[in-house]
Amino acid sequence: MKIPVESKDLPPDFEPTEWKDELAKRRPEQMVQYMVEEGIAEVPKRFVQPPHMRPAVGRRSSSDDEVPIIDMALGKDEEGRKQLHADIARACEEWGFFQAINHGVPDTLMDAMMDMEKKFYSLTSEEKEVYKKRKTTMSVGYGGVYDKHKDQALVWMDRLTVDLPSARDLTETYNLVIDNPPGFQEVYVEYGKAIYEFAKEIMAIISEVLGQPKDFLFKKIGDDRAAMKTAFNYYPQCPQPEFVLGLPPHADASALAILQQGSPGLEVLKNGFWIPVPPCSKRSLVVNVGDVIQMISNARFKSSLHRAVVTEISRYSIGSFIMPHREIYLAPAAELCDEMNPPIYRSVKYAEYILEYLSRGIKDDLRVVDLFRLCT
Ligand SMILES: O=C(O)CCC(=O)C(=O)O
Ligand SMILES: [Fe+2]
Repeated sequence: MKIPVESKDLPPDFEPTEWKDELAKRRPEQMVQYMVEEGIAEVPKRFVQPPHMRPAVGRRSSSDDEVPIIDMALGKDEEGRKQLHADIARACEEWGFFQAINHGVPDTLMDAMMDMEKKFYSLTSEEKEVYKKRKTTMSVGYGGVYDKHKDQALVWMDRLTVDLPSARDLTETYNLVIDNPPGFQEVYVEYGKAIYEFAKEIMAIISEVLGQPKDFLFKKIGDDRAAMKTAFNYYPQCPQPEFVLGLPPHADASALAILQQGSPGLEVLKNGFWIPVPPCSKRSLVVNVGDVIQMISNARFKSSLHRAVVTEISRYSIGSFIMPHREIYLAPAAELCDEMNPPIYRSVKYAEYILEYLSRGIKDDLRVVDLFRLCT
Protein backbone atom coordinates (compact mmCIF):
# COMPACT_ATOMS: atom_id res chain seq x y z
CA MET A 1 0.00 0.00 0.00
CA LYS A 2 1.27 3.47 -0.84
CA ILE A 3 1.90 5.87 2.04
CA PRO A 4 0.28 9.10 0.88
CA VAL A 5 2.46 11.81 2.38
CA GLU A 6 6.20 11.72 3.05
CA SER A 7 7.91 13.20 6.10
CA LYS A 8 10.22 15.99 5.00
CA ASP A 9 12.51 18.45 6.69
CA LEU A 10 10.95 21.83 7.14
CA PRO A 11 12.19 24.86 5.22
CA PRO A 12 14.25 27.27 7.39
CA ASP A 13 11.58 30.00 7.26
CA PHE A 14 8.84 27.67 8.42
CA GLU A 15 6.47 29.07 11.06
CA PRO A 16 5.14 26.27 13.27
CA THR A 17 1.42 26.25 13.95
CA GLU A 18 -0.09 27.01 17.32
CA TRP A 19 -0.50 23.32 18.20
CA LYS A 20 3.26 22.86 18.44
CA ASP A 21 3.29 23.27 22.24
CA GLU A 22 0.91 20.43 22.99
CA LEU A 23 3.50 17.65 22.88
CA ALA A 24 6.47 18.13 25.16
CA LYS A 25 9.81 16.83 24.00
CA ARG A 26 10.77 15.16 27.26
CA ARG A 27 14.23 13.60 27.52
CA PRO A 28 14.18 9.81 27.07
CA GLU A 29 14.70 9.20 30.79
CA GLN A 30 11.74 11.47 31.58
CA MET A 31 9.29 9.34 29.60
CA VAL A 32 6.91 7.51 31.95
CA GLN A 33 7.44 4.22 30.17
CA TYR A 34 11.20 4.48 30.62
CA MET A 35 10.90 5.23 34.34
CA VAL A 36 8.56 2.28 34.88
CA GLU A 37 10.79 -0.09 32.92
CA GLU A 38 13.70 1.06 35.08
CA GLY A 39 11.69 -0.28 38.00
CA ILE A 40 10.81 2.73 40.16
CA ALA A 41 9.02 1.87 43.42
CA GLU A 42 7.66 5.36 44.08
CA VAL A 43 6.19 8.06 41.91
CA PRO A 44 8.68 10.95 41.42
CA LYS A 45 7.58 14.18 43.12
CA ARG A 46 6.97 16.03 39.83
CA PHE A 47 4.15 13.56 39.06
CA VAL A 48 2.37 13.74 42.42
CA GLN A 49 -0.95 15.57 42.12
CA PRO A 50 -2.00 18.01 44.85
CA PRO A 51 -4.51 16.38 47.24
CA HIS A 52 -7.61 18.03 45.69
CA MET A 53 -6.72 16.66 42.23
CA ARG A 54 -6.16 13.04 43.23
CA PRO A 55 -8.32 10.33 41.63
CA ALA A 56 -10.26 9.34 44.76
CA VAL A 57 -11.60 12.88 45.25
CA GLY A 58 -15.17 13.23 44.02
CA ARG A 59 -15.43 9.77 42.54
CA ARG A 60 -19.04 8.60 42.40
CA SER A 61 -19.69 5.54 44.55
CA SER A 62 -23.13 4.32 43.42
CA SER A 63 -23.73 3.33 39.82
CA ASP A 64 -27.23 4.49 38.94
CA ASP A 65 -26.22 7.09 36.34
CA GLU A 66 -24.15 5.83 33.42
CA VAL A 67 -22.90 7.38 30.21
CA PRO A 68 -25.53 6.38 27.60
CA ILE A 69 -24.81 3.44 25.29
CA ILE A 70 -26.11 4.08 21.78
CA ASP A 71 -26.72 1.39 19.20
CA MET A 72 -25.86 2.93 15.83
CA ALA A 73 -27.60 0.02 14.07
CA LEU A 74 -30.91 1.69 15.04
CA GLY A 75 -30.34 4.08 12.13
CA LYS A 76 -31.09 1.37 9.56
CA ASP A 77 -34.83 2.07 9.33
CA GLU A 78 -37.04 5.15 9.57
CA GLU A 79 -38.51 4.43 13.01
CA GLY A 80 -35.13 3.47 14.47
CA ARG A 81 -33.54 6.58 13.03
CA LYS A 82 -35.92 8.80 15.00
CA GLN A 83 -34.96 6.92 18.14
CA LEU A 84 -31.26 7.22 17.30
CA HIS A 85 -31.59 10.97 16.82
CA ALA A 86 -33.44 11.34 20.11
CA ASP A 87 -30.85 9.22 21.95
CA ILE A 88 -27.92 11.19 20.54
CA ALA A 89 -29.62 14.53 21.24
CA ARG A 90 -30.19 13.57 24.86
CA ALA A 91 -26.66 12.18 25.33
CA CYS A 92 -25.06 15.30 23.87
CA GLU A 93 -27.27 17.62 25.92
CA GLU A 94 -27.00 15.84 29.27
CA TRP A 95 -23.54 14.29 29.12
CA GLY A 96 -21.63 15.48 26.07
CA PHE A 97 -20.59 11.81 25.98
CA PHE A 98 -21.90 8.46 24.81
CA GLN A 99 -20.58 5.01 23.98
CA ALA A 100 -21.37 3.77 20.48
CA ILE A 101 -21.85 0.13 19.53
CA ASN A 102 -22.43 -1.24 16.00
CA HIS A 103 -20.66 1.87 14.76
CA GLY A 104 -19.37 0.40 11.50
CA VAL A 105 -15.63 0.64 12.23
CA PRO A 106 -14.57 -2.97 11.53
CA ASP A 107 -13.53 -5.09 14.53
CA THR A 108 -10.45 -6.31 12.68
CA LEU A 109 -9.30 -2.74 12.04
CA MET A 110 -9.79 -1.75 15.69
CA ASP A 111 -7.84 -4.80 16.84
CA ALA A 112 -5.09 -4.21 14.28
CA MET A 113 -4.70 -0.58 15.38
CA MET A 114 -4.54 -1.48 19.05
CA ASP A 115 -1.94 -4.18 18.26
CA MET A 116 0.11 -1.60 16.35
CA GLU A 117 -0.04 0.80 19.29
CA LYS A 118 1.27 -1.96 21.57
CA LYS A 119 4.01 -2.78 19.05
CA PHE A 120 5.00 0.86 18.91
CA TYR A 121 5.42 1.06 22.68
CA SER A 122 7.36 -2.24 22.62
CA LEU A 123 10.06 -0.62 20.47
CA THR A 124 13.28 0.31 22.22
CA SER A 125 13.62 3.80 23.62
CA GLU A 126 16.09 4.67 20.81
CA GLU A 127 13.64 3.52 18.16
CA LYS A 128 10.80 5.60 19.62
CA GLU A 129 13.05 8.64 20.10
CA VAL A 130 13.36 8.90 16.29
CA TYR A 131 9.84 10.34 16.27
CA LYS A 132 10.77 13.19 18.59
CA LYS A 133 13.29 14.43 16.07
CA ARG A 134 11.12 14.45 12.98
CA LYS A 135 9.71 17.87 12.26
CA THR A 136 6.01 18.33 11.73
CA THR A 137 3.52 21.13 11.42
CA MET A 138 0.98 20.10 14.03
CA SER A 139 1.14 18.71 17.54
CA VAL A 140 2.17 15.40 16.06
CA GLY A 141 5.15 13.43 17.29
CA TYR A 142 6.11 11.49 20.39
CA GLY A 143 6.48 12.85 23.90
CA GLY A 144 4.56 13.87 27.00
CA VAL A 145 1.62 16.25 27.24
CA TYR A 146 0.89 19.33 29.38
CA ASP A 147 4.50 19.80 30.46
CA LYS A 148 4.68 23.54 29.93
CA HIS A 149 3.21 24.66 33.22
CA LYS A 150 5.91 24.26 35.82
CA ASP A 151 3.48 24.59 38.75
CA GLN A 152 1.38 21.64 37.59
CA ALA A 153 2.07 17.96 38.22
CA LEU A 154 3.28 15.97 35.23
CA VAL A 155 0.87 13.45 33.75
CA TRP A 156 1.37 9.69 33.89
CA MET A 157 1.13 9.17 30.16
CA ASP A 158 3.30 8.95 27.02
CA ARG A 159 1.77 9.89 23.70
CA LEU A 160 2.33 9.36 20.01
CA THR A 161 0.22 11.61 17.80
CA VAL A 162 -0.24 11.34 14.07
CA ASP A 163 -2.62 13.08 11.72
CA LEU A 164 -4.71 11.73 8.91
CA PRO A 165 -3.32 12.98 5.59
CA SER A 166 -6.60 12.54 3.74
CA ALA A 167 -8.44 14.73 6.24
CA ARG A 168 -6.30 17.81 6.25
CA ASP A 169 -5.39 20.86 4.32
CA LEU A 170 -2.96 19.61 1.73
CA THR A 171 -0.95 22.81 1.82
CA GLU A 172 0.45 21.49 5.12
CA THR A 173 2.50 18.56 3.90
CA TYR A 174 4.75 17.84 6.85
CA ASN A 175 2.93 15.12 8.66
CA LEU A 176 4.52 12.37 10.68
CA VAL A 177 4.93 9.05 8.94
CA ILE A 178 5.44 6.05 11.24
CA ASP A 179 7.64 3.54 9.45
CA ASN A 180 8.45 1.47 12.52
CA PRO A 181 6.78 -0.81 13.60
CA PRO A 182 6.28 -1.96 10.00
CA GLY A 183 2.67 -1.69 8.87
CA PHE A 184 1.68 0.98 11.43
CA GLN A 185 1.13 3.73 8.88
CA GLU A 186 -0.83 1.47 6.53
CA VAL A 187 -3.16 0.34 9.33
CA TYR A 188 -3.54 3.94 10.49
CA VAL A 189 -4.51 5.21 7.04
CA GLU A 190 -7.37 2.67 6.98
CA TYR A 191 -8.32 3.08 10.63
CA GLY A 192 -8.19 6.87 10.48
CA LYS A 193 -10.43 6.93 7.41
CA ALA A 194 -12.98 4.65 9.08
CA ILE A 195 -13.00 6.75 12.27
CA TYR A 196 -13.26 9.96 10.23
CA GLU A 197 -16.25 8.58 8.31
CA PHE A 198 -17.90 7.58 11.59
CA ALA A 199 -17.26 11.05 13.03
CA LYS A 200 -18.82 12.61 9.92
CA GLU A 201 -21.87 10.40 10.39
CA ILE A 202 -22.22 11.61 14.00
CA MET A 203 -21.81 15.23 12.86
CA ALA A 204 -24.52 14.65 10.23
CA ILE A 205 -26.90 13.34 12.89
CA ILE A 206 -26.11 16.21 15.25
CA SER A 207 -26.72 18.63 12.35
CA GLU A 208 -30.15 17.10 11.73
CA VAL A 209 -30.94 17.16 15.44
CA LEU A 210 -30.21 20.89 15.23
CA GLY A 211 -32.79 21.13 12.43
CA GLN A 212 -30.14 21.68 9.77
CA PRO A 213 -28.92 19.85 6.65
CA LYS A 214 -26.62 16.86 7.20
CA ASP A 215 -23.47 18.71 6.07
CA PHE A 216 -24.15 21.72 8.33
CA LEU A 217 -21.53 21.02 11.02
CA PHE A 218 -18.93 19.72 8.62
CA LYS A 219 -19.21 22.92 6.59
CA LYS A 220 -18.89 24.98 9.77
CA ILE A 221 -15.53 23.37 10.55
CA GLY A 222 -14.11 24.00 7.10
CA ASP A 223 -15.41 21.13 4.95
CA ASP A 224 -12.48 19.37 3.32
CA ARG A 225 -10.11 21.67 5.16
CA ALA A 226 -11.09 20.11 8.51
CA ALA A 227 -8.40 17.94 10.08
CA MET A 228 -8.12 14.84 12.20
CA LYS A 229 -5.32 13.81 14.47
CA THR A 230 -5.06 10.65 16.49
CA ALA A 231 -3.32 10.27 19.85
CA PHE A 232 -1.99 6.88 20.86
CA ASN A 233 -1.98 7.20 24.63
CA TYR A 234 0.03 4.87 26.83
CA TYR A 235 -0.52 4.90 30.58
CA PRO A 236 2.14 2.57 32.00
CA GLN A 237 1.42 0.62 35.19
CA CYS A 238 1.94 2.82 38.19
CA PRO A 239 3.36 1.82 41.60
CA GLN A 240 1.19 4.46 43.37
CA PRO A 241 -1.82 5.18 41.14
CA GLU A 242 -3.65 7.03 43.93
CA PHE A 243 -1.22 9.97 43.60
CA VAL A 244 -1.22 10.53 39.85
CA LEU A 245 -3.45 11.21 36.86
CA GLY A 246 -3.00 9.88 33.33
CA LEU A 247 -4.75 12.99 32.06
CA PRO A 248 -6.03 15.74 34.35
CA PRO A 249 -9.56 17.15 34.00
CA HIS A 250 -9.93 18.80 30.61
CA ALA A 251 -12.47 19.43 27.87
CA ASP A 252 -11.38 18.67 24.32
CA ALA A 253 -10.66 21.61 22.01
CA SER A 254 -11.88 19.66 18.99
CA ALA A 255 -15.33 19.41 17.38
CA LEU A 256 -15.68 15.72 18.29
CA ALA A 257 -13.44 13.10 19.85
CA ILE A 258 -13.72 9.37 19.22
CA LEU A 259 -11.94 7.13 21.73
CA GLN A 260 -11.06 3.47 21.58
CA GLN A 261 -10.00 2.20 25.00
CA GLY A 262 -8.22 -1.05 25.74
CA SER A 263 -9.33 -1.10 29.40
CA PRO A 264 -11.11 1.15 31.96
CA GLY A 265 -9.59 4.49 33.02
CA LEU A 266 -11.72 7.24 31.46
CA GLU A 267 -13.97 9.24 33.82
CA VAL A 268 -16.41 12.05 33.06
CA LEU A 269 -17.59 14.77 35.43
CA LYS A 270 -21.36 14.97 35.91
CA ASN A 271 -23.12 16.93 38.63
CA GLY A 272 -19.84 17.29 40.51
CA PHE A 273 -18.97 13.57 40.51
CA TRP A 274 -16.43 11.62 38.50
CA ILE A 275 -18.22 8.80 36.72
CA PRO A 276 -16.16 5.92 35.30
CA VAL A 277 -16.72 5.12 31.61
CA PRO A 278 -15.32 1.58 31.18
CA PRO A 279 -15.60 0.14 27.66
CA CYS A 280 -19.17 -1.23 27.43
CA SER A 281 -18.08 -3.90 24.98
CA LYS A 282 -14.76 -4.98 23.58
CA ARG A 283 -15.01 -2.73 20.56
CA SER A 284 -17.22 0.12 21.67
CA LEU A 285 -16.16 3.67 20.86
CA VAL A 286 -16.58 6.62 23.21
CA VAL A 287 -17.85 9.73 21.43
CA ASN A 288 -17.62 13.14 23.02
CA VAL A 289 -18.57 16.65 22.06
CA GLY A 290 -15.68 19.13 22.10
CA ASP A 291 -15.59 22.88 22.70
CA VAL A 292 -16.14 23.58 18.98
CA ILE A 293 -19.60 21.97 18.91
CA GLN A 294 -20.44 23.55 22.26
CA MET A 295 -19.74 26.97 20.70
CA ILE A 296 -21.47 26.35 17.36
CA SER A 297 -24.56 24.93 19.10
CA ASN A 298 -24.63 27.94 21.45
CA ALA A 299 -24.08 25.57 24.41
CA ARG A 300 -27.01 23.28 23.61
CA PHE A 301 -24.48 20.44 23.42
CA LYS A 302 -21.90 20.14 26.17
CA SER A 303 -18.16 19.65 26.00
CA SER A 304 -17.71 17.93 29.37
CA LEU A 305 -14.70 17.72 31.63
CA HIS A 306 -13.11 14.29 31.66
CA ARG A 307 -9.90 12.71 32.91
CA ALA A 308 -7.93 9.46 32.74
CA VAL A 309 -6.91 7.60 35.88
CA VAL A 310 -4.21 4.94 35.99
CA THR A 311 -3.87 1.62 37.80
CA GLU A 312 -1.29 -1.06 38.52
CA ILE A 313 -1.99 -2.38 35.01
CA SER A 314 -0.78 -0.64 31.84
CA ARG A 315 -3.51 0.93 29.72
CA TYR A 316 -3.66 1.90 26.05
CA SER A 317 -6.16 4.19 24.38
CA ILE A 318 -6.55 5.72 20.91
CA GLY A 319 -8.24 9.12 20.71
CA SER A 320 -9.09 10.76 17.38
CA PHE A 321 -9.92 14.47 17.26
CA ILE A 322 -11.87 16.11 14.46
CA MET A 323 -10.83 19.73 14.26
CA PRO A 324 -11.77 22.82 12.29
CA HIS A 325 -9.27 24.35 9.92
CA ARG A 326 -7.11 26.88 11.80
CA GLU A 327 -8.46 29.85 9.81
CA ILE A 328 -12.10 29.04 10.58
CA TYR A 329 -14.01 31.46 12.81
CA LEU A 330 -15.97 29.75 15.56
CA ALA A 331 -19.20 31.28 16.80
CA PRO A 332 -22.74 30.22 17.66
CA ALA A 333 -24.36 29.44 14.29
CA ALA A 334 -26.68 32.25 13.16
CA GLU A 335 -29.16 29.54 12.06
CA LEU A 336 -29.48 28.44 15.69
CA CYS A 337 -29.86 31.83 17.34
CA ASP A 338 -32.76 34.24 17.59
CA GLU A 339 -34.17 36.77 20.04
CA MET A 340 -35.13 34.05 22.47
CA ASN A 341 -31.75 32.36 22.14
CA PRO A 342 -29.14 35.06 21.50
CA PRO A 343 -25.51 34.04 20.89
CA ILE A 344 -23.65 33.58 24.17
CA TYR A 345 -20.15 33.47 22.64
CA ARG A 346 -18.24 35.93 20.52
CA SER A 347 -16.54 34.78 17.37
CA VAL A 348 -12.92 33.62 17.54
CA LYS A 349 -10.49 32.24 14.98
CA TYR A 350 -9.71 28.60 15.73
CA ALA A 351 -5.94 29.29 15.67
CA GLU A 352 -6.47 31.88 18.41
CA TYR A 353 -8.65 29.49 20.36
CA ILE A 354 -5.91 26.87 20.37
CA LEU A 355 -3.32 29.37 21.58
CA GLU A 356 -5.56 30.17 24.56
CA TYR A 357 -6.26 26.49 25.15
CA LEU A 358 -2.59 25.57 25.27
CA SER A 359 -1.46 28.56 27.29
CA ARG A 360 -3.92 27.93 30.14
CA GLY A 361 -2.83 24.47 31.25
CA ILE A 362 -5.12 22.56 33.55
CA LYS A 363 -4.44 24.08 36.95
CA ASP A 364 -7.78 25.68 37.71
CA ASP A 365 -11.44 25.32 36.85
CA LEU A 366 -11.29 27.78 34.01
CA ARG A 367 -12.99 26.59 30.84
CA VAL A 368 -11.50 28.09 27.69
CA VAL A 369 -14.93 28.45 26.05
CA ASP A 370 -15.91 30.76 28.90
CA LEU A 371 -13.21 33.23 27.86
CA PHE A 372 -15.27 33.91 24.75
CA ARG A 373 -18.60 34.33 26.53
CA LEU A 374 -20.42 37.56 25.79
CA CYS A 375 -21.52 39.61 28.77
CA THR A 376 -25.30 39.60 29.03
O1 LIG B 1 -7.39 7.88 27.38
C1 LIG B 1 -8.46 8.32 27.80
O2 LIG B 1 -9.27 7.65 28.42
C2 LIG B 1 -8.82 9.77 27.61
C3 LIG B 1 -8.08 10.45 26.51
C4 LIG B 1 -8.48 11.88 26.36
O3 LIG B 1 -9.36 12.38 27.00
C5 LIG B 1 -7.75 12.73 25.42
O4 LIG B 1 -6.76 12.25 24.81
O5 LIG B 1 -8.15 13.91 25.26
FE1 LIG C 1 -9.93 14.33 26.16
